[in-house]
Amino acid sequence: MAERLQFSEREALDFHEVGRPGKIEIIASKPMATQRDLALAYSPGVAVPVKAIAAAPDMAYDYTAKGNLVAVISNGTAILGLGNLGALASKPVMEGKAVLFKRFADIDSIDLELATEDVDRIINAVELMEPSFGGINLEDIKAPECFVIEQTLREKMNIPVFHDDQHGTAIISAAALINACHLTGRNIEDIRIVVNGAGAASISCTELAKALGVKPGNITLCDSKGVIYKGRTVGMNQWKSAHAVETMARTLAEAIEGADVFYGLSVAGALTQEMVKKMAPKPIIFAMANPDPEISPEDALAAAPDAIIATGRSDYPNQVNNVLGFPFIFRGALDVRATTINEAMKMAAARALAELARQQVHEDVAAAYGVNRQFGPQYIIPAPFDPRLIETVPVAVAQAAMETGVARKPIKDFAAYRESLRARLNPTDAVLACAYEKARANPKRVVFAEAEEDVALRAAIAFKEGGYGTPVLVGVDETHEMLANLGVEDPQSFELHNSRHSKLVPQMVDFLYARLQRKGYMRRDVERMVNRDRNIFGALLVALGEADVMVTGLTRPFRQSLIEVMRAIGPKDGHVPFGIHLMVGRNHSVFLADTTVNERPTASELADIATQTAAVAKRMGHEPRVAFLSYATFGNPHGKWLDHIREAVAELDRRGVEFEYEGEMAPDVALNPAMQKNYPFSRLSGPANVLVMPGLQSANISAKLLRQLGGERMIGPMLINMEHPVQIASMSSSSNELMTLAVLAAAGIAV
Ligand SMILES: NC(=O)C1=CN([C@@H]2O[C@H](COP(=O)(O)OP(=O)(O)OC[C@H]3O[C@@H](n4cnc5c(N)ncnc54)[C@H](OP(=O)(O)O)[C@@H]3O)[C@@H](O)[C@H]2O)C=CC1
Ligand SMILES: CC(=O)C(=O)O
Ligand SMILES: [Mg+2]
Repeated sequence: MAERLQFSEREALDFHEVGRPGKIEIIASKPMATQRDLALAYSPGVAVPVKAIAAAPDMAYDYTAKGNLVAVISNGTAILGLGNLGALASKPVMEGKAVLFKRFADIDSIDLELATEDVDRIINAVELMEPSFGGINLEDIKAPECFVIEQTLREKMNIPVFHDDQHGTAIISAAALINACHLTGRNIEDIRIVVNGAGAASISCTELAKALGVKPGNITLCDSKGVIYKGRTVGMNQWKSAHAVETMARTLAEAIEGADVFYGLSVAGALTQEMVKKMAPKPIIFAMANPDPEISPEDALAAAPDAIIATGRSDYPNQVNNVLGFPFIFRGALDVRATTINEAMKMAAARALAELARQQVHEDVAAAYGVNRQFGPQYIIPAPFDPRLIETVPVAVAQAAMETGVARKPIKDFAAYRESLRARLNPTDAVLACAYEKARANPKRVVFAEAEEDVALRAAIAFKEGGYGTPVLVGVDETHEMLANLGVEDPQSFELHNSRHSKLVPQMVDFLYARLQRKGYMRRDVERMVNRDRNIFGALLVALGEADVMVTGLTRPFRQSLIEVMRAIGPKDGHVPFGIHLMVGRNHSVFLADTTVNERPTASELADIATQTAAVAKRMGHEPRVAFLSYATFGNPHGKWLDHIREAVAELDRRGVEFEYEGEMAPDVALNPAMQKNYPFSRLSGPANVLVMPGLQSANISAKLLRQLGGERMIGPMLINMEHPVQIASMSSSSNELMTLAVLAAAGIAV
């Protein structure tokens, strides 16, 4: 099991506070720059869609954001497993749900916290919002009130109303149950389940399990008062009564005896190891309480090593969490303008999820996204970052909506729909997320060469706490004290190297002298370098196998750091080192190279840069389309600077590479499909995503201009083709940027 993801409370607060407080903002999707824009967007232009919608209400889906807008609504009465902490305190969770809608399914969403526990007032408030939204996601409203609220709203409203804690959880747990039964050779009809909790999530999970085929008499529910048995009168309601069973068991400890499955939808720590030991062989344990499960996987597996265990958390295998459902279920429902999310749609989502986990992961997808887990006890359910979710679950949901007659706008061409779903997400984000997972699964030793810099120390702390690997600090005697000042409780646990005291110095000097003695350096020059230069010292740690990766760059200009590093670590055999800046846009990414190293690359170097950048793009989930950029397009205007570019294209022709490439061309031709139509002979099948620049001047200027002006996210520069992974960040990097480079190198993506 990978090391657990850890962070301090301070980090969690900083995450929410730094920059713009909170996690969401609203941005305009239309230009708002000129008087004319304003006249169209607002008065008088806005009157035109107003009248159109008044005449034909469905036009609201065409002229407003309604069709892609979901309200996340809570009153904070059951915030995760934290209980009733009120509407205001629920806002971080609801903002979180809103950003998950965006992140995973490109659905715009806004959180609305209602400060009341009065069922009728909530119903009235939500009902009145129907014009604004394409769907309503109710969240963390406690049972039994949530049942009345959701049922009434479903009857009153003509858009999908979905209580996530009920149905989202039910769908995901059903998918996981199907697969866990499959793996343990159980028939769903025969299993016995104990559900701890009898609230929103539990009742709905129980109902869906029964719909899957579990016999009603084989499911026992427990709540805070114990087993829900026929005839019980204390703490009951009609939803609990509907699932009451004939049994002599009165406590969870009694009910769990011999059970095949445990569903925990209650509170942290409710399931003990003794109880696990009493379950059937190969028990299935879904401890779904958040943020802390009913039992930790470590404890559960210690009690029953053959158990299949899932939790609601992302830092253990098998995350059974409704995040896997609500974004994709709403995506499908919105896309067919469904009036509701019905049982068939929920079942379709559950089956699609279960099936996806059983599918062989394609080699390319596995390499790009790190989803190389094979169906088995540690992988019974897809991970939320699996890029196939967006093209699988919404399709199943939309199809079910159409088959059951609740789709107001049926999909005509499912192949085109799948394609449009794929295009909603930028694969880079999924790859980045998976790079972090990969790094955690195979933790590396990473040198942070500037460990007297706050930014480097913060990056190293986050790297360690995230479980991405072991930071190896090159610093000064005060470094441990600086870590303590940054809130680290056990600074001595950080490995610190200081050349003044390091036993490795003689070995380093020998190694470096052997490299440099015929390059004009005497032994005493080398001794000085090792003793005084943290980049050389850090690079030597990697060169001598004391660490796997190095990051630096905060304190010296790129070129200087590169020269220092390259004294100890050379380029990969037969290759030139070079730099890539990655621009991550909303739905696309563009790789720019060489932005840092080679001033006037030769034709063969350009060909190499193109090939290696295409490989990085592929590792990051993109089918590379390489454009060799110039001021000219296919010989127009002609000029003497074009020859080496043309020769690079010819070189790739000779090499017979397997990616698309073309050139020379201007950036507008490379990126704009309309311009590309003027060159029907071009071998690019669409806009380029790898831009190979003709020289360092244009490359570096473009990258830095884009970084300063672009508004897009920039990653890099990434240093490629070094003998050992080294990353030289830009001097203005944040700790997060430095850590991203460390992770990309550690995960074998930026190498
Ligand atoms: N992994 C996931 O995707 C999801 C997980 N959950 C988790 O499920 C839990 C419940 O959420 P939700 O259903 O929305 O909340 P509710 O408030 O609707 O229900 C909570 C239920 O837990 C029961 N309970 C409380 N303490 C205990 C205990 N010690 N032993 C047994 N039962 C107990 C309550 O009993 P009583 O009725 O007697 O008060 C109640 O039935 C939370 O931890 C939440 O994080 C929820 C949704 C999704
Ligand atoms: C995941 C979730 O919705 C909950 O724990 O309440
Ligand atoms: Mg919830």
